[in-house]
Amino acid sequence: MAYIEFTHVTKEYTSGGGSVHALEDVNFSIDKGSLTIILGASGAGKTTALNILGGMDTLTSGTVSVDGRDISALSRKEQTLYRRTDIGFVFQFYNLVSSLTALENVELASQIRREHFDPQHTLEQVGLGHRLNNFPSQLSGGEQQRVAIARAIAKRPKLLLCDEPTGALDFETGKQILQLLQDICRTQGMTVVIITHNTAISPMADKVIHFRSGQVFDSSTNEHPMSIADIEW
Ligand SMILES: Nc1ncnc2c1ncn2[C@@H]1O[C@H](COP(=O)(O)OP(=O)(O)OP(=O)(O)O)[C@@H](O)[C@H]1O
Repeated sequence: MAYIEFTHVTKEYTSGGGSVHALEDVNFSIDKGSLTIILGASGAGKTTALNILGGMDTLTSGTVSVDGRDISALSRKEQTLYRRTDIGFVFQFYNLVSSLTALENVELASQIRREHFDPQHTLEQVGLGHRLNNFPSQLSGGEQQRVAIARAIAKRPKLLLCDEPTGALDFETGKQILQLLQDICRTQGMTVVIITHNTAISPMADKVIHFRSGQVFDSSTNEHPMSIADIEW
């Protein structure tokens, strides 16, 4: 059994008297310690799949298993615990607490788990050892995203889920963030999933899953993933 398995997953939203099939019979698997890129046009179902994987949303039918555990069958309380301990999220717009310093933002998240990484060391790892006491407003977009990544990984999650992590960044800064995510995957053996619109970065992934209209349209693996530094777009 793969580390992550989506099996016949369907998600239907009902609102305003109508219904939308955000996901329809979605099947895919992801290996432990791999980097996966999820591609697809707007509305294809990428965020819905990531939110289900992260315990932020429920599914209508099918099963989702992570590390041998059926997360689609969790109670609300178990789902909250799963989200807190097993999942690190990185969003497009960082979502840092503006009144806390970089270090305090990471400390806040790391307190969730006893077996967390040292917050200061984690910030040093993402290249921000010299900005520990700065507030988010004193940091560039790329630096804020580094804090957000440090915050997400400091609690040692099983999965690092990233929804358009470079969407608000310029080309060079975006490349540095992608390099950081690839390094985290390789050096810490963390399972990383990245949603993006940018098909050009596909060669950096171990696996590429392409969504279209709520379904997996294509799924492929790279035998030799490229370093982000060698990819041009
Ligand atoms: N809470 C909701 N209620 C109703 N419909 C929803 C809800 N969330 C998502 N949808 C619909 O489900 C479909 C898939 O949305 P989703 O956000 O997963 O797409 P996406 O591929 O992530 O798009 P984008 O790249 O624009 O973020 C869309 O048609 C969307 O309108």
